[in-house]
Amino acid sequence: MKYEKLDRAAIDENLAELGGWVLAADGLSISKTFKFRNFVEAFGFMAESALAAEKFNHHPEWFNVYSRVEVKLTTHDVGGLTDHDVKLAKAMEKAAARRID
Ligand SMILES: C[C@H](O)[C@H](O)[C@H]1CNC2=NC(N)=NC(=O)C2=N1
Repeated sequence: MKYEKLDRAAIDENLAELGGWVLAADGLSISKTFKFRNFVEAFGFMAESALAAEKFNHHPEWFNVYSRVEVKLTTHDVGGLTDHDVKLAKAMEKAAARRID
């Protein structure tokens, strides 16, 4: 699998399209906190995201308590952001159709 680092313009473009994702101060990762109605919906989101992640061979760093899931995406292999992060972020947006915020 080939990873190509996104430049700053490409990152900004993708963030604008995605909505709600924040670029880290070091520019190496993007994050978003998803909120759901309850744990079952949060876990449903995680289950669907996990399947997408496995399919893309690209895995999130995430933290869950009850109805909240904090997600951080980066491509460790290149030390920065790539199309893979954007692809997984898009899949997560689809999986999060039931979020509250
Ligand atoms: C060898 C393996 O394909 C790599 O380590 C993959 C696996 N999943 C990954 N997931 C994420 N988020 N970033 C990576 O750089 C990454 N690399």
